[in-house]
Amino acid sequence: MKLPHAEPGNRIGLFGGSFNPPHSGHRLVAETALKRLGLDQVWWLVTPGNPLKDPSALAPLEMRIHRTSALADHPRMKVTAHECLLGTPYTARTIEMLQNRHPALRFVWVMGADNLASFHRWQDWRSIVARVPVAIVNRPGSGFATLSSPMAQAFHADRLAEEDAGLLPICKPPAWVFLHAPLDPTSSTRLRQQDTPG
Ligand SMILES: Nc1ncnc2c1ncn2[C@@H]1O[C@H](COP(=O)(O)OP(=O)(O)OP(=O)(O)O)[C@@H](O)[C@H]1O
Ligand SMILES: O=C(O)c1ccc[n+]([C@@H]2O[C@H](COP(=O)([O-])O)[C@@H](O)[C@H]2O)c1
Repeated sequence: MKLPHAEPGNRIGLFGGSFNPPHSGHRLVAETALKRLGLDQVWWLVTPGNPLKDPSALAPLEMRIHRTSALADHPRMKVTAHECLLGTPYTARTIEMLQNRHPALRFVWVMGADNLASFHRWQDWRSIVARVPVAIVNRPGSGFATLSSPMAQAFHADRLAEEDAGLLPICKPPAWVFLHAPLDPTSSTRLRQQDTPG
């Protein structure tokens, strides 16, 4: 593990999501990353549309940003429309552009464990792991199986022990960690179903 010098104040977690709608599980992931990785900030990236999801049930971006801002009301969390402004729904492109714009910042990609299972279907997924450290937070129903996923297997040697999570933001990629936090069963799908009359 190569550990370059870390500037204080420059460790940023990037937490992308549909947030359709946002819920307590999202807040738990953001708080877990903030604390356990020793981040200075978490930027929530409200996607214009997950490229792998059916867009028909997606609420307008403005509404999702508004609701997410209420949930993420915290001095070290920022809710952004960066991907819409940058003109891409692809995480690899977003990270590349943010790194070009903010060369002094150290970004970490943050996601829930269900996304680890399908990560190898994302555009240029290996380049994401090559560019930024990745933190994965557990989720009910996404346990040990995700650790046999193509991403976990391909980068098996680059996984940090959970007790070293605080070092992740200053690790040279590839590097990733799997964080165990209290499990929250909430999902946007279930909340949308509860909202649907009949
Ligand atoms: N309950 C949860 N526990 C841990 N991680 C979660 C939880 N809910 C969502 N996440 C993570 O938060 C990010 C954004 O998730 P997303 O907005 O897709 O919510 P979702 O509940 O999975 O939505 P949907 O049910 O519509 O697929 C993803 O990285 C996802 O893995
Ligand atoms: O880049 C991709 O190909 C890609 C494919 C699937 C999901 N993502 C991103 O993963 C994040 C989580 O998406 P979601 O819908 O599970 O909340 C969000 O930022 C998406 O844009 C990105």
